Amino acid sequence: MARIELDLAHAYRPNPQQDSDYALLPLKMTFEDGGAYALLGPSGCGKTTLLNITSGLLQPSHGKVLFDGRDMTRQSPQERNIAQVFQFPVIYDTMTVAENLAFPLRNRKVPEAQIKKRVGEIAEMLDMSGQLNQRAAGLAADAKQKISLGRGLVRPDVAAVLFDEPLTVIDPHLKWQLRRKLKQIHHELKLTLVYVTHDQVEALTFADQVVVMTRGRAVQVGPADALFERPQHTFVGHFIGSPGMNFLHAEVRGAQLLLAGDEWPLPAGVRLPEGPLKLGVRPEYVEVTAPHAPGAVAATVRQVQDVGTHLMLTAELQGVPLKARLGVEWLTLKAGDPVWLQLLGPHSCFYVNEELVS
Ligand SMILES: Nc1ncnc2c1ncn2[C@@H]1O[C@H](COP(=O)(O)OP(=O)(O)OP(=O)(O)O)[C@@H](O)[C@H]1O
Repeated sequence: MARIELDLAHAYRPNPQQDSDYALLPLKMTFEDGGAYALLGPSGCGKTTLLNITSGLLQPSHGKVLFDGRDMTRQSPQERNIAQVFQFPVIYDTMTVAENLAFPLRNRKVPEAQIKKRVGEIAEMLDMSGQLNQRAAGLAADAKQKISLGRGLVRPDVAAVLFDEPLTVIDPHLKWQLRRKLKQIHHELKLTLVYVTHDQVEALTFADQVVVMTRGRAVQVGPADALFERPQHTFVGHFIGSPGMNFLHAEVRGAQLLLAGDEWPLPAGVRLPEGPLKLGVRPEYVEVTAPHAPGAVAATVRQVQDVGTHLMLTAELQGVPLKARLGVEWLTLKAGDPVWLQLLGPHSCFYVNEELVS
């Protein structure tokens, strides 16, 4: 296992001049030894570029990659001792499941008794013990991908295992099981794992630390609760959550907050710079209150969706749509009704230039 430090930027084109010339803007990041990380973000944000730089498939145009303090920037994946799992199965069809799983160990001349033991453990973790002697050729796509996962995890001495959207070919039901399984395997094997995905549920279930990326920038690295409670950037608020955070324009004047045509004293303990900013509030923390309650704003109901366990209210406040997750007792609300919403509270987040300031 290794502690991997990245201090780099990457442009695919020569002589980058402006931010948009970079696939990765300057970033400093550490994958701690034994940690489980997810690189999460929309298509084109730089996840695969970052993963390939970590593995050694790609060399950064600027900066360094250190493994346990040693400069590995110019080393290949083999020299870095990295295992990789890709989107599609990389296995030998003519071999059995056991032979496929054993392959990375045989390559490294691990003694047969140890190989047998490790292959048995990995097969058990992946629920493949009953298929060990079957030929890979006859297996379904998701079973083949499980073998690929197993081959990635089988060597205990790798610096890290890197996954690039490994559950793409897996059917949705099994996907859920495999995500939990990978998390469990991580706890048992304590390998350093880095996992690329554009699916927030996948990232949040699998990883201890999620790196949220947009347009070549890593805008926040943190555990699921921090990404939910204190998004450091409006992109994180918007991207994490279903639906994402609500944002409203507001302004600070002295100790007052101007919001939706009203003025409120700033919440206790909150210090904000004078001038325009954005208030961020999760739908989970918006409450319906009595008319004219302190801090409440008047909005109009646009839609109430019954989603079984709760209601999803879409309201409109001065032309801006607002989402609120409400209890089923609010099913009486109808499109066009006036509604008073409490937006300010301990969960309020404030943003200047898209960055969290309080
Ligand atoms: N070999 C390449 N040459 C030039 N530009 C590239 C190359 N590979 C990626 N890019 C560009 O770099 C940016 C980041 O791409 P990257 O593949 O790292 O993003 P991603 O987040 O992994 O996206 P996806 O989820 O679609 O794979 C994109 O603008 C992409 O077009």
